[in-house]
Amino acid sequence: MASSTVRINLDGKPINPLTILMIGAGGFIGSHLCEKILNETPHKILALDVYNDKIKHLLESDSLKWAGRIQFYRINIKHDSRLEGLIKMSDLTINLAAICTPADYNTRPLDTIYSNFIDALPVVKYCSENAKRLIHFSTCEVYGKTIGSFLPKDSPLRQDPAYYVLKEDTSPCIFGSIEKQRWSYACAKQLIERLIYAEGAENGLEFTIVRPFNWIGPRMDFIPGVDGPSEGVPRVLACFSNALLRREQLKLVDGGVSQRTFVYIKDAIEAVLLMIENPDRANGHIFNVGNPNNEVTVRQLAEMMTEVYSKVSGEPALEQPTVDISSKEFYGEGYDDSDKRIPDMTIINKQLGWNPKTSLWDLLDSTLTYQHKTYAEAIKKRGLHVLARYLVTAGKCCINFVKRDAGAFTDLEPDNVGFKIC
Ligand SMILES: NC(=O)c1ccc[n+]([C@@H]2O[C@H](COP(=O)([O-])OP(=O)(O)OC[C@H]3O[C@@H](n4cnc5c(N)ncnc54)[C@H](O)[C@@H]3O)[C@@H](O)[C@H]2O)c1
Ligand SMILES: O=c1ccn([C@@H]2O[C@H](COP(=O)(O)OP(=O)(O)O[C@H]3OC[C@](O)(CO)[C@H]3O)[C@@H](O)[C@H]2O)c(=O)[nH]1
Repeated sequence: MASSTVRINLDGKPINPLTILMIGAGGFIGSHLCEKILNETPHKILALDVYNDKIKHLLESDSLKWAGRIQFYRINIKHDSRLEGLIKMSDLTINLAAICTPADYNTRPLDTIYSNFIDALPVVKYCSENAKRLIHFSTCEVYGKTIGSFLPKDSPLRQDPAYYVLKEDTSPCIFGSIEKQRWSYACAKQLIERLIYAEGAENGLEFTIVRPFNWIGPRMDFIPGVDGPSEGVPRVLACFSNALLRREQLKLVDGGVSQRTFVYIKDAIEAVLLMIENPDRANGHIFNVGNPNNEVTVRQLAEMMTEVYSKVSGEPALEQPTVDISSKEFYGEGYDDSDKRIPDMTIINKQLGWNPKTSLWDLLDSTLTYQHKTYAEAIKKRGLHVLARYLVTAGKCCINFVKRDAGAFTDLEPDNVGFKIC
């Protein structure tokens, strides 16, 4: 519940109610950020996105306690004249909009570059020209590969943090060759960071740049064939969740040797709220937001998710829960990878006093509980439905489709049909 008492920031200053334009509010991070702002602050949100499925629960009824503090605008910032007016109406713009799933970077490089650089240009321009504050979401991927990854495999220097800890104000950005179009995203994100930084240096734009280090949790991406395209390839959490839900093997790209640190979405949005409400401490800064204590290889992540899902679902794991697959087969030509992503936490600790709290096991427990509750039934029904169709077309048996409602047989969606084998 939004508090009615005057809230104060880290410097003891009163936090005045803000109007926040959130571009990309309908996404994974945006939906959690909207929830937190509406539940814990008096701020108003102008939620801008092409989709609103993940925030529908915040928009539905005027009876909601935050009614009137969130308005949704179905806008594509690629071409909408309303954008500048909305920026002018707001005290702060947060830009989350992006194509940010690696399966797109090497297969849709032009869309990826446009989305992460070209389409962000007017947002930066309007904020700068109208002296409006900007919080822009970049990515940990701007660091690319670690320096240590270029050392000989047996070099002891690979164990030296100087060769792998990623620090906002000193670490270089190291990408693969141009043919490795995976890096189209990271390079576009790097260039928009540089443009924002230059707008700050030359024109006084008040900006904060966020570099998320694999934030995960409920509502991340989609489950292919349920709430996303069957042929879609989401990020690893949803890929592995999909396999677990369907009792299929988890695919380990190039053996799952890459390493990642994962942070719980609920911890991460706490850091963003601190940035929103402490402009004197956040303006002009780039922040790593991650959890250096949650590092695993992708293989270890798969093993942990398998164990947690078995606990959550009550179903035994597969004999062989994982299978290796080449990146070429899984992602196609032009894929490349970050070897390791450990965030240096010095700057965010100093400026905002923020640290993540949730262990990887606990965040996977709450996330997979959500996934199982949300998707298991739907997937089971679709599975039976597909089986029924197969049996009927294969002439194996006749099946009486028992319609649950009076609709025509054309809408044989799993949710409204049961069947019995005669
Ligand atoms: N989730 C993470 O761990 C992570 C890690 C690194 C960087 N990021 C960055 O954080 C931001 C948000 O990521 P997310 O995980 O919430 O992704 P997401 O895909 O769930 O959300 C992005 C949202 O932006 C919207 N969008 C994209 N293009 C748009 C356009 N032209 N006009 C209007 N809306 C548009 C999409 O509809 C989507 O709802 C992105 O910029 C991403 O690069 C996220
Ligand atoms: O089925 C799968 C899917 C993926 N992998 C491997 O897991 C690693 C992580 O992949 P993913 O979560 O898709 O994305 P990345 O961490 O590589 O990059 C993202 O992080 C930040 C962001 O900017 C936005 O979220 C995005 O670029 C990776 O090694 C995959 O190959 C797998 O083995 N099996």
